[in-house]
Amino acid sequence: MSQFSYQNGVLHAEGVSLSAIAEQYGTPAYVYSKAQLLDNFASYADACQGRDALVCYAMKANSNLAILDLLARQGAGFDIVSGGELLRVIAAGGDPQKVIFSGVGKSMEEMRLALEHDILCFNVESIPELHRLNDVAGSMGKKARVSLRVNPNVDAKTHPYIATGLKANKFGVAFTDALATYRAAAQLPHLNVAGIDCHIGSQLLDDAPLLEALDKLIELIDALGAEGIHLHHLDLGGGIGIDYGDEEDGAPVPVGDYLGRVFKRIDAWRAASHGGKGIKVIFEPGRSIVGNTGVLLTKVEFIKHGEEKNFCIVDAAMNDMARPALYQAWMDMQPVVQGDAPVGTFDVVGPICESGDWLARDRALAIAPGDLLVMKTAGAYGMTMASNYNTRGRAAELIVDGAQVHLVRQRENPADLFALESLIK
Ligand SMILES: Cc1ncc(COP(=O)(O)O)c(C=O)c1O
Ligand SMILES: N[C@@H](CCCC[NH3+])C(=O)O
Repeated sequence: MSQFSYQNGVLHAEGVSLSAIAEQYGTPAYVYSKAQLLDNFASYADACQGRDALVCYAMKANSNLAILDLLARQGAGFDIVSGGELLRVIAAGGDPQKVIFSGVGKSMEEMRLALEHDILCFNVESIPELHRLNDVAGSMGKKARVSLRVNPNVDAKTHPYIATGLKANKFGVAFTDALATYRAAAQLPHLNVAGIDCHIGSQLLDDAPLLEALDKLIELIDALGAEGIHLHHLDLGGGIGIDYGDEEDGAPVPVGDYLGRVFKRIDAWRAASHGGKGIKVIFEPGRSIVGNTGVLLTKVEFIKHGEEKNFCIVDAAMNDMARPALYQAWMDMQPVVQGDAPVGTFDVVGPICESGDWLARDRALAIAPGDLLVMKTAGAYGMTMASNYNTRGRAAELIVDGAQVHLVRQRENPADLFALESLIK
């Protein structure tokens, strides 16, 4: 059940009306529901009950410290992609020993930082990266735990910009090179070969490609075992999609069903061949943990009737939410106060000087200047991809918990945006 619902005609986050939030904190603002976040995490945690499994939340989806803290308290680990994200985990009280480090371009400084904090594992994506990590670990007198991100060449059937498991993508080690790369890694003195991972793409509605990737990883784990290379974990990445309300997309697979099928396959593998004995299973979900946890609250500034189109100009823009501009993503827009019949069909656009600055197109809406709108299902890849384009301060972030509202990130002030700049003397 969604924690965002109309009560007496006004959209609420849990027990608080979004009109009241806009009045007190202004717009644009990201508003998250704590109960929704905990529910989403529980759907993973419950399916992992009694299993040797770890859910490493992919914090690139939403890295607000308060969100990380809430998840850490539920036992989450974290999938990070930069040294900055590791510092966020630490600042939020997360456990670095439950952190896995993904990404194709880790710097030496980032490797050092992660080794100092003794993270669980580096998801290595290339041979040069293996050598760099071996050197850095050696210079610190340490051994780095590594997992190879294998590119299983599986079609995730998602938007080309968010598919990551095909031969043409920059990610991972080619499936056909994986064994040789493992052999090379096993020879490096400052590495400890610990796992295998893949991440084939994001916003997958069907889990069939993920299960196909799992089969390919199992095949590799068996081949490695036959050579005496035994792994500690198998990491299937993230990727489970969510319902954005776009009817053309259809419904995503429920998390519990997907995890159930993963564990069933792993059990069958163990029963048949004793393969993967004692192997831990790791997931790296991002969107499915935070996507439906948040909305972007915005105010209508003007209605403009153009020659071909009507525009609803709002105070949020592509700098606040880049998904439509970047992926032509369909995001649901709803009025905060339920109105009568729509007054027209509008493109919802922001104040930025780009034709690509749109949030929604061709929507039938009942709106007038001064009204509030929300972009629904905006909790993932919203604030984390926000920018300061046009010297716009990023939106405030709030978490609603029952009847309470917590401001978890203040609205940026324009002076903050140029505070690090200086004039030439
Ligand atoms: C390596 C890695 N793991 C996990 C994720 C999280 O993916 P999602 O938000 O689709 O669950 C991503 C982003 O797609 C990723 O690049
Ligand atoms: N940022 C993307 C997904 C990419 C995930 C990162 N690997 C989105 O908004 O859908």
